[in-house]
Amino acid sequence: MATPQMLLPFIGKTVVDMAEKWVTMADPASGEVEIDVSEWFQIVTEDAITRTAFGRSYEDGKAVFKLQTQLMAFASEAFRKVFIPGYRFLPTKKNTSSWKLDKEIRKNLVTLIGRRQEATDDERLQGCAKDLLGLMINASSNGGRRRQPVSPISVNDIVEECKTFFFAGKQTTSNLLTWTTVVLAMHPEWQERARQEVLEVCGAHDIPCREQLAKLKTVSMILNETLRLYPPAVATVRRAKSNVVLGGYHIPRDTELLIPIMAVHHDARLWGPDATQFNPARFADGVARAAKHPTAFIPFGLGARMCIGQNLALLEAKLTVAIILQRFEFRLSPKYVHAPTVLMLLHPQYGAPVIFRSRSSSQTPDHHL
Ligand code: HEM
Repeated sequence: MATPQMLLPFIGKTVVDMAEKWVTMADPASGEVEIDVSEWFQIVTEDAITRTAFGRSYEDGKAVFKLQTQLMAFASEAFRKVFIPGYRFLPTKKNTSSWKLDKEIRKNLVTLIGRRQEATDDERLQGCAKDLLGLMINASSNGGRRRQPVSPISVNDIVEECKTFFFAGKQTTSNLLTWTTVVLAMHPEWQERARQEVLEVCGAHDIPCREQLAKLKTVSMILNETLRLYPPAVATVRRAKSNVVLGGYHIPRDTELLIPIMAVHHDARLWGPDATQFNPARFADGVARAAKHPTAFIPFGLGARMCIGQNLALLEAKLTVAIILQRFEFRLSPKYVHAPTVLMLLHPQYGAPVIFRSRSSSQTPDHHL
């Protein structure tokens, strides 16, 4: 399968292309450009998740995910409105458009799956499928051949999994990147510390490789502290499988429990009196020692249903942050208003305008010699 490491050069290229576009957009007099990073980072994360899910059918996958972006826009609009039971079944203009989009996504995916199913035997001869879609198609036809029969995945399941991956993988990671850029713009001392680390380990120009990314300890600490203060998923849910006593409370079987990730991350009893402050140094001795309880840090959930995209998300975020630090110095735009708000995920309510200055434009020619 295409592992996160294998995707690195592709993701790196997408980030470098984005950075180069920012440079061309800069004001020639000041050398600066204002970018709403919350919009731009979605290009990077959409590309990464499309490659993971569709790999060799990248172009077809891109078309499907474009439709899904439109569908998500409808969903987040509905999320902002007052919930009226049954409203989603009414044939309003927006609902009708959503249903149409959903149908089109399904149709495109079913066609793509059909085409890939025909090619699956060749793929098996060459090794195994190189992307998530290939793995699912294999699982849908391999089930009966195993000694322990498992129920094969249906085409419908594959369609739903593709949709889940897109939602779970795109916005979450772009939110992490957005908040990381915002906090680094707010804390120039940490921005500079991280940049020095990146320049020392990866140099000033090349796309960092996996081994180099593994050495970026300060960048990891910053990403963790950002995930602590601004966890993209503010909560997760569990259903009690049996009657249980939790923290002195009797929880009857089948009760749904909300795990308030954000509240746990901001709890001064766990994190100390500076719980609401940005202090990446608390992660200097690793995640398990950052708080008074080893599992107080849960941006990706915990247990059997923990996020399966954690490694991909962190690698993608590290790579993107490293490439940006190599190329730019940045600060918050005066237009930025700090207003984290929950719209399914934790967003900056008024966007995240950040002013970037290319480092090569601020260096004297001597630096290049
Ligand atoms: C910074 C980025 C991300 C964050 C903060 C995040 C967070 C989470 C959280 C909190 C959960 C629920 C875990 C639980 O209830 O214990 C989850 C589940 C999940 N995530 Fe992520 N995620 C991120 C990126 C990704 C990516 C890149 C992918 C896809 C490659 C992905 C795919 C999934 C899937 C499929 C699940 C459901 C797992 C299951 O139910 O077994 N996530 N994620």
